[in-house]
Amino acid sequence: MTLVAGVDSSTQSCKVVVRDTETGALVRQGRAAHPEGTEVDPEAWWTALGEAVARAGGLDDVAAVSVAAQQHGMVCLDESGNVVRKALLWNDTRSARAAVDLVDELGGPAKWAEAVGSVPVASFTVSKLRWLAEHEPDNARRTVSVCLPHDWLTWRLGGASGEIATDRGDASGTGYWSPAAGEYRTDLLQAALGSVPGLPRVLGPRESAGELRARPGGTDAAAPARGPALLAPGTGDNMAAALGVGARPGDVVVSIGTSGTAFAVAERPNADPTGAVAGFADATGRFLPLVCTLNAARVLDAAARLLGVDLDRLGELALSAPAGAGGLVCVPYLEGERTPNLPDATGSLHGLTLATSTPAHLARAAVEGMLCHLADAFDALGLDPARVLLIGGGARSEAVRRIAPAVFGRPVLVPEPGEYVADGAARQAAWLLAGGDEPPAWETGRAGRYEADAVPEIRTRYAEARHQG
Ligand SMILES: Nc1ncnc2c1ncn2[C@@H]1O[C@H](COP(=O)(O)OP(=O)(O)O)[C@@H](O)[C@H]1O
Ligand SMILES: O=C(CO)[C@@H](O)[C@H](O)COP(=O)(O)O
Repeated sequence: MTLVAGVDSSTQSCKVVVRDTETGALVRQGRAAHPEGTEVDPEAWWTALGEAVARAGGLDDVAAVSVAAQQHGMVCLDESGNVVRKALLWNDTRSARAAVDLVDELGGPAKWAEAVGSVPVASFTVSKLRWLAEHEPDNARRTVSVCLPHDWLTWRLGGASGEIATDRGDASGTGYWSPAAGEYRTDLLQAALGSVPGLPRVLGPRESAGELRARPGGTDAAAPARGPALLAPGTGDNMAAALGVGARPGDVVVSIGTSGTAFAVAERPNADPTGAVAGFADATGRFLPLVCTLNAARVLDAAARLLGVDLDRLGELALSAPAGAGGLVCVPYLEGERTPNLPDATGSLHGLTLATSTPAHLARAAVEGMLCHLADAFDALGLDPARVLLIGGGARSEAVRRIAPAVFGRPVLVPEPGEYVADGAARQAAWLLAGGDEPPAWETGRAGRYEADAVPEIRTRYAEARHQG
């Protein structure tokens, strides 16, 4: 049996799956937590990867490894290859002003959409680099190369020597690589940072990033008898999720992780001048229009904490309250927001009365508010998909699964709980070994279908509350 490993180095944790190349069957897996916060020393990702790999039984018997990771994070390296400062993550909003300035300087959002398929907000790497130039000029001067979390981890796995590589999917989240042209826009990088540092080479969907030379968190890998494992190009976590869940044109995937995302596989690049839809590339040579929110599964974590219950109990409470929570509405902008672009927003509760001041109503309002927010993201894509697939940690909640179709006004499919980002990375690694025009056809497991009568008042009341601020 030939094995491959897929990694998901996401915001809250690192997950590793080891799968059989032929069938895709799960052989073993492991995970480890990441530190809290919106700026993180990349070394912490390396340590967590080491722990997750150890829990997944190591990498000595795998033939290829692929790393998928949270998108956009700014990793700046000095001339010795050391990180210049902690990485600023996708959900760090300090670069919001820098994004506004960049948009103005180029002549407005439509110019950015035309140039790179997306309009920068605080999340994009290009905005973070402008922030760095303005607020930490010494660090900006010491920066000789810039890369993303998955690029950096793959480079470390390759022994931290030689060139850094990325892929189309992750490059498309920088704000200085054009998915339509397949080229860096170094003019935009120059305008943001005041210089053009070294950039990762952009690999094709099944082009190798080198060989596994280092064991994360520990000593150099002992070369197995048959030679070192290959490193796949890796990609951003949403692109890997699309691969892992087997998304095809005609599907919309809604992911409820730290971020909320709604995305679709497309044959052509897109350029939304409103900035709501980011025009990303995917991991197969296609495109991945995507809407991202800053607030998703952690809205449930926050509600559970407020109520002093665990997530299972939160779900039970939510299901025990009436649809619409008796008029109690939660607008869940707990970390500011990205779509809509309100980086300084805070969350709010509307419609509190004596009758709605119960744990059940509050739990229901949190679930419904999070789902309304995701339904707005789904609508922004402007698609009428044949299938809506719900994935991510939040989709493990029975309450979320059962309330989602009432809010979305259509049935949703929930694939078996799993690590779809890490699975997608593993599938990319298997593709690297197998060759061919398309990734290997792995069974993706059965999906549960959830249906409910639409309750349009939930979204009507949410829209009213959202506009009240
Ligand atoms: N049974 C559950 N019910 C509700 N939420 C859950 C459950 N299990 C996990 N989660 C949520 O999943 C989130 C993590 O999702 P995940 O997709 O792993 O995030 P990320 O990949 O961004 O790190 C946590 O914030 C947690 O609230
Ligand atoms: O910024 C985006 C997409 O543009 C986020 O989706 C990040 O890629 C983080 O993902 P998770 O850790 O929530 O999976």
